[in-house]
Amino acid sequence: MSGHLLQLKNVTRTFGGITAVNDVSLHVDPGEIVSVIGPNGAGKTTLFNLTSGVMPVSSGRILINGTDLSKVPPHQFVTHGIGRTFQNLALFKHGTVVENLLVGRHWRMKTSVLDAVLHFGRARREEIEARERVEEIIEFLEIEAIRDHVVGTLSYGQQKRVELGRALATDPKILLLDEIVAGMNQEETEDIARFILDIRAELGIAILLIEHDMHLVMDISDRVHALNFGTTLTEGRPEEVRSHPKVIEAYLGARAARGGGSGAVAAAGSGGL
Ligand SMILES: Nc1ncnc2c1ncn2[C@@H]1O[C@H](COP(=O)(O)OP(=O)(O)OP(=O)(O)O)[C@@H](O)[C@H]1O
Repeated sequence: MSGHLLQLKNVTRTFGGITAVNDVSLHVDPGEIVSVIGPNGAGKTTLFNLTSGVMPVSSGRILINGTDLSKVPPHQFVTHGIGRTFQNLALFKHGTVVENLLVGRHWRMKTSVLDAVLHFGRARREEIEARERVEEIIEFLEIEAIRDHVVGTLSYGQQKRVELGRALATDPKILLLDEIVAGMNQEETEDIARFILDIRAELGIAILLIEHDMHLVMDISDRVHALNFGTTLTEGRPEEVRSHPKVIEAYLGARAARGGGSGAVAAAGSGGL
Protein backbone atom coordinates (compact mmCIF):
# COMPACT_ATOMS: atom_id res chain seq x y z
CA MET A 1 0.00 0.00 0.00
CA SER A 2 1.30 3.44 -0.90
CA GLY A 3 1.42 6.14 1.73
CA HIS A 4 -0.05 8.70 -0.64
CA LEU A 5 -3.62 9.93 -0.61
CA LEU A 6 -3.74 10.08 -4.40
CA GLN A 7 -1.20 8.45 -6.64
CA LEU A 8 -1.02 8.37 -10.43
CA LYS A 9 1.43 5.75 -11.66
CA ASN A 10 2.65 5.99 -15.25
CA VAL A 11 -0.71 7.16 -16.51
CA THR A 12 -1.17 7.42 -20.28
CA ARG A 13 -4.22 8.36 -22.33
CA THR A 14 -4.38 8.35 -26.08
CA PHE A 15 -7.10 9.56 -28.45
CA GLY A 16 -6.48 7.87 -31.79
CA GLY A 17 -3.02 9.05 -32.74
CA ILE A 18 -2.81 11.74 -30.05
CA THR A 19 -1.16 11.01 -26.72
CA ALA A 20 -2.87 13.57 -24.49
CA VAL A 21 -1.25 12.28 -21.29
CA ASN A 22 2.03 10.43 -21.58
CA ASP A 23 3.40 8.30 -18.73
CA VAL A 24 2.60 10.81 -16.00
CA SER A 25 3.22 9.93 -12.35
CA LEU A 26 2.21 12.26 -9.57
CA HIS A 27 0.97 12.09 -6.02
CA VAL A 28 -0.87 14.18 -3.48
CA ASP A 29 -0.45 13.57 0.25
CA PRO A 30 -3.06 14.35 2.90
CA GLY A 31 -3.34 18.08 3.51
CA GLU A 32 -1.36 19.05 0.41
CA ILE A 33 -2.24 21.61 -2.24
CA VAL A 34 -0.73 20.56 -5.55
CA SER A 35 -1.12 22.46 -8.84
CA VAL A 36 -0.88 21.14 -12.38
CA ILE A 37 0.28 23.77 -14.84
CA GLY A 38 1.16 23.79 -18.52
CA PRO A 39 0.36 25.66 -21.74
CA ASN A 40 -2.93 25.10 -23.58
CA GLY A 41 -3.25 21.53 -24.79
CA ALA A 42 -0.65 20.24 -22.30
CA GLY A 43 -3.02 17.51 -21.10
CA LYS A 44 -4.23 19.02 -17.83
CA THR A 45 -7.96 18.55 -18.36
CA THR A 46 -7.44 15.02 -19.65
CA LEU A 47 -5.41 14.24 -16.53
CA PHE A 48 -8.31 15.49 -14.38
CA ASN A 49 -10.85 13.52 -16.38
CA LEU A 50 -8.81 10.38 -15.80
CA THR A 51 -8.37 11.09 -12.10
CA SER A 52 -12.08 11.75 -11.54
CA GLY A 53 -13.21 8.73 -13.57
CA VAL A 54 -14.77 10.73 -16.39
CA MET A 55 -12.72 8.64 -18.82
CA PRO A 56 -10.56 5.52 -18.44
CA VAL A 57 -6.76 5.48 -18.65
CA SER A 58 -5.15 3.81 -21.67
CA SER A 59 -2.46 2.49 -19.34
CA GLY A 60 -1.13 3.13 -15.87
CA ARG A 61 -2.84 3.14 -12.51
CA ILE A 62 -4.70 5.55 -10.27
CA LEU A 63 -4.76 4.80 -6.55
CA ILE A 64 -6.58 6.47 -3.71
CA ASN A 65 -5.22 5.59 -0.27
CA GLY A 66 -3.53 2.64 -1.96
CA THR A 67 -6.74 1.33 -3.56
CA ASP A 68 -6.46 0.80 -7.30
CA LEU A 69 -9.38 2.48 -9.05
CA SER A 70 -8.95 0.66 -12.36
CA LYS A 71 -11.84 -1.70 -11.63
CA VAL A 72 -14.02 0.97 -10.04
CA PRO A 73 -16.92 2.21 -12.20
CA PRO A 74 -16.66 5.94 -13.03
CA HIS A 75 -19.66 7.04 -10.96
CA GLN A 76 -18.12 5.42 -7.87
CA PHE A 77 -14.91 7.46 -7.90
CA VAL A 78 -16.83 9.98 -5.82
CA THR A 79 -17.50 7.39 -3.12
CA HIS A 80 -13.75 6.82 -2.90
CA GLY A 81 -13.32 10.45 -1.93
CA ILE A 82 -12.52 12.16 -5.23
CA GLY A 83 -14.56 15.34 -5.72
CA ARG A 84 -14.20 17.82 -8.54
CA THR A 85 -15.36 21.01 -10.16
CA PHE A 86 -15.54 21.46 -13.91
CA GLN A 87 -13.93 24.09 -16.14
CA ASN A 88 -17.29 25.00 -17.63
CA LEU A 89 -19.93 25.34 -14.97
CA ALA A 90 -21.92 22.14 -14.72
CA LEU A 91 -24.63 23.28 -12.34
CA PHE A 92 -28.39 22.84 -12.68
CA LYS A 93 -29.22 26.39 -13.65
CA HIS A 94 -32.92 26.16 -12.87
CA GLY A 95 -32.35 24.73 -9.40
CA THR A 96 -31.68 26.73 -6.25
CA VAL A 97 -28.33 26.80 -4.50
CA VAL A 98 -29.59 24.37 -1.87
CA GLU A 99 -30.94 21.98 -4.52
CA ASN A 100 -27.62 22.00 -6.37
CA LEU A 101 -25.72 21.22 -3.20
CA LEU A 102 -28.12 18.40 -2.35
CA VAL A 103 -27.39 16.86 -5.75
CA GLY A 104 -23.72 16.71 -4.79
CA ARG A 105 -24.67 15.08 -1.52
CA HIS A 106 -26.90 12.51 -3.22
CA TRP A 107 -24.08 11.46 -5.52
CA ARG A 108 -22.36 9.90 -2.57
CA MET A 109 -25.33 8.65 -0.54
CA LYS A 110 -25.55 4.92 0.00
CA THR A 111 -29.28 4.50 -0.23
CA SER A 112 -30.58 3.44 -3.63
CA VAL A 113 -34.20 3.93 -4.66
CA LEU A 114 -34.96 0.30 -3.76
CA ASP A 115 -33.22 0.70 -0.41
CA ALA A 116 -35.26 3.81 0.19
CA VAL A 117 -38.43 1.77 -0.17
CA LEU A 118 -37.19 -1.18 1.90
CA HIS A 119 -35.39 0.78 4.57
CA PHE A 120 -37.37 3.95 4.88
CA GLY A 121 -35.79 4.84 8.23
CA ARG A 122 -32.24 4.75 6.92
CA ALA A 123 -33.16 6.75 3.83
CA ARG A 124 -34.81 9.38 5.99
CA ARG A 125 -31.80 9.59 8.30
CA GLU A 126 -29.51 10.02 5.31
CA GLU A 127 -31.76 12.75 3.94
CA ILE A 128 -31.66 14.65 7.23
CA GLU A 129 -27.87 14.26 7.38
CA ALA A 130 -27.61 15.48 3.79
CA ARG A 131 -29.56 18.62 4.55
CA GLU A 132 -27.49 19.31 7.67
CA ARG A 133 -24.25 18.86 5.76
CA VAL A 134 -25.46 21.15 2.99
CA GLU A 135 -26.33 23.83 5.55
CA GLU A 136 -22.81 23.56 7.04
CA ILE A 137 -21.30 24.02 3.59
CA ILE A 138 -23.51 27.02 2.87
CA GLU A 139 -22.28 28.62 6.08
CA PHE A 140 -18.66 27.67 5.37
CA LEU A 141 -18.76 29.26 1.90
CA GLU A 142 -20.70 32.28 3.16
CA ILE A 143 -23.55 31.88 0.71
CA GLU A 144 -26.47 32.03 3.18
CA ALA A 145 -27.86 35.13 1.48
CA ILE A 146 -28.29 33.31 -1.85
CA ARG A 147 -29.24 29.86 -0.56
CA ASP A 148 -32.72 29.94 -2.13
CA HIS A 149 -31.74 31.80 -5.30
CA VAL A 150 -32.02 30.07 -8.66
CA VAL A 151 -28.45 29.37 -9.76
CA GLY A 152 -28.91 30.76 -13.29
CA THR A 153 -29.63 34.21 -11.86
CA LEU A 154 -26.35 34.39 -9.91
CA SER A 155 -23.12 36.10 -10.95
CA TYR A 156 -20.38 33.93 -12.40
CA GLY A 157 -18.29 34.22 -9.23
CA GLN A 158 -21.25 33.15 -7.08
CA GLN A 159 -21.98 30.20 -9.37
CA LYS A 160 -18.37 29.08 -9.06
CA ARG A 161 -18.71 29.18 -5.31
CA VAL A 162 -21.86 27.05 -5.55
CA GLU A 163 -19.97 24.58 -7.71
CA LEU A 164 -17.25 24.44 -5.08
CA GLY A 165 -20.00 23.78 -2.52
CA ARG A 166 -21.48 20.99 -4.58
CA ALA A 167 -18.07 19.31 -4.81
CA LEU A 168 -17.64 19.70 -1.04
CA ALA A 169 -21.05 18.11 -0.50
CA THR A 170 -19.63 14.84 -1.84
CA ASP A 171 -17.33 14.76 1.23
CA PRO A 172 -14.13 14.40 -0.75
CA LYS A 173 -10.77 13.42 0.66
CA ILE A 174 -9.25 15.21 -2.31
CA LEU A 175 -10.82 18.00 -4.32
CA LEU A 176 -9.92 18.51 -7.98
CA LEU A 177 -10.41 22.14 -9.01
CA ASP A 178 -10.37 22.76 -12.75
CA GLU A 179 -9.48 26.42 -13.42
CA ILE A 180 -11.71 27.54 -10.61
CA VAL A 181 -10.78 31.23 -10.87
CA ALA A 182 -10.87 31.54 -14.68
CA GLY A 183 -13.06 34.51 -15.61
CA MET A 184 -13.09 35.90 -12.07
CA ASN A 185 -12.10 39.39 -11.02
CA GLN A 186 -9.35 39.94 -8.48
CA GLU A 187 -11.66 40.15 -5.49
CA GLU A 188 -13.46 36.93 -6.42
CA THR A 189 -10.10 35.23 -7.02
CA GLU A 190 -8.84 36.29 -3.60
CA ASP A 191 -12.03 34.97 -2.00
CA ILE A 192 -11.58 31.60 -3.68
CA ALA A 193 -7.90 31.47 -2.65
CA ARG A 194 -8.99 32.01 0.94
CA PHE A 195 -11.64 29.30 0.67
CA ILE A 196 -9.14 26.83 -0.79
CA LEU A 197 -6.79 27.42 2.16
CA ASP A 198 -9.71 27.11 4.59
CA ILE A 199 -10.89 23.88 2.96
CA ARG A 200 -7.47 22.41 3.62
CA ALA A 201 -7.06 23.86 7.12
CA GLU A 202 -10.58 23.43 8.50
CA LEU A 203 -11.94 20.47 6.54
CA GLY A 204 -8.64 18.61 6.10
CA ILE A 205 -9.23 18.09 2.39
CA ALA A 206 -6.27 17.87 0.00
CA ILE A 207 -6.46 19.88 -3.23
CA LEU A 208 -5.25 19.19 -6.75
CA LEU A 209 -5.78 22.14 -9.04
CA ILE A 210 -5.35 22.95 -12.68
CA GLU A 211 -4.64 26.60 -12.91
CA HIS A 212 -3.59 29.19 -15.44
CA ASP A 213 -3.48 31.96 -12.84
CA MET A 214 0.17 31.85 -11.82
CA HIS A 215 -0.28 34.25 -8.92
CA LEU A 216 -2.72 31.82 -7.36
CA VAL A 217 -0.50 28.82 -8.11
CA MET A 218 2.54 30.47 -6.56
CA ASP A 219 0.59 31.72 -3.54
CA ILE A 220 -1.16 28.57 -2.39
CA SER A 221 0.61 25.49 -3.80
CA ASP A 222 2.88 23.24 -1.77
CA ARG A 223 4.08 21.61 -4.98
CA VAL A 224 3.62 22.22 -8.69
CA HIS A 225 3.58 19.66 -11.49
CA ALA A 226 4.37 21.08 -14.94
CA LEU A 227 3.17 19.35 -18.10
CA ASN A 228 3.73 19.98 -21.79
CA PHE A 229 2.52 17.83 -24.68
CA GLY A 230 1.19 15.36 -22.12
CA THR A 231 4.57 14.78 -20.53
CA THR A 232 5.92 15.85 -17.15
CA LEU A 233 8.47 18.64 -17.53
CA THR A 234 9.32 18.94 -13.87
CA GLU A 235 7.78 18.79 -10.42
CA GLY A 236 8.68 20.53 -7.19
CA ARG A 237 8.19 23.59 -5.03
CA PRO A 238 6.48 26.51 -6.81
CA GLU A 239 9.54 28.72 -7.08
CA GLU A 240 11.69 25.84 -8.38
CA VAL A 241 9.17 24.98 -11.06
CA ARG A 242 8.62 28.60 -12.08
CA SER A 243 12.31 29.13 -12.72
CA HIS A 244 12.92 25.74 -14.34
CA PRO A 245 14.37 26.22 -17.85
CA LYS A 246 12.04 23.60 -19.40
CA VAL A 247 8.98 25.35 -17.97
CA ILE A 248 10.10 28.77 -19.17
CA GLU A 249 10.83 27.31 -22.58
CA ALA A 250 7.42 25.61 -22.77
CA TYR A 251 5.56 28.83 -22.00
CA LEU A 252 7.73 30.95 -24.27
CA GLY A 253 7.34 28.34 -27.01
CA ALA A 254 3.58 28.45 -26.63
CA ARG A 255 3.65 32.22 -26.79
CA ALA A 256 5.78 32.20 -29.94
CA ALA A 257 3.48 29.62 -31.57
CA ARG A 258 0.51 31.83 -30.81
CA GLY A 259 2.19 35.00 -32.02
CA GLY A 260 1.73 36.85 -28.75
CA GLY A 261 0.50 36.13 -25.30
CA SER A 262 -2.91 35.10 -24.13
CA GLY A 263 -4.49 32.77 -21.64
CA ALA A 264 -1.93 30.62 -19.96
CA VAL A 265 1.00 32.49 -21.35
CA ALA A 266 -0.21 35.93 -20.35
CA ALA A 267 -1.15 34.70 -16.90
CA ALA A 268 2.18 32.94 -16.56
CA GLY A 269 3.99 36.03 -17.76
CA SER A 270 2.17 38.31 -15.37
CA GLY A 271 3.04 35.92 -12.58
CA GLY A 272 6.69 36.46 -13.35
CA LEU A 273 7.43 33.09 -14.91
N1 LIG B 1 -11.77 13.76 -26.45
C1 LIG B 1 -10.67 14.03 -27.14
N2 LIG B 1 -10.47 13.55 -28.37
C2 LIG B 1 -9.34 13.82 -29.06
N3 LIG B 1 -8.33 14.57 -28.61
C3 LIG B 1 -8.46 15.10 -27.38
C4 LIG B 1 -9.62 14.86 -26.57
N4 LIG B 1 -9.45 15.52 -25.38
C5 LIG B 1 -8.26 16.13 -25.46
N5 LIG B 1 -7.66 15.87 -26.65
C6 LIG B 1 -6.34 16.34 -27.07
O1 LIG B 1 -5.44 16.03 -26.02
C7 LIG B 1 -4.49 17.10 -25.84
C8 LIG B 1 -4.56 17.60 -24.42
O2 LIG B 1 -5.80 18.30 -24.22
P1 LIG B 1 -6.27 18.82 -22.80
O3 LIG B 1 -7.61 19.45 -23.00
O4 LIG B 1 -6.14 17.76 -21.80
O5 LIG B 1 -5.20 19.97 -22.50
P2 LIG B 1 -5.23 21.14 -21.42
O6 LIG B 1 -3.86 21.22 -20.88
O7 LIG B 1 -6.32 20.91 -20.47
O8 LIG B 1 -5.56 22.43 -22.29
P3 LIG B 1 -6.29 23.81 -21.85
O9 LIG B 1 -5.32 24.54 -20.99
O10 LIG B 1 -6.49 24.48 -23.16
O11 LIG B 1 -7.57 23.44 -21.16
C9 LIG B 1 -4.83 18.15 -26.90
O12 LIG B 1 -4.00 17.92 -28.01
C10 LIG B 1 -6.27 17.86 -27.22
O13 LIG B 1 -6.58 18.27 -28.53
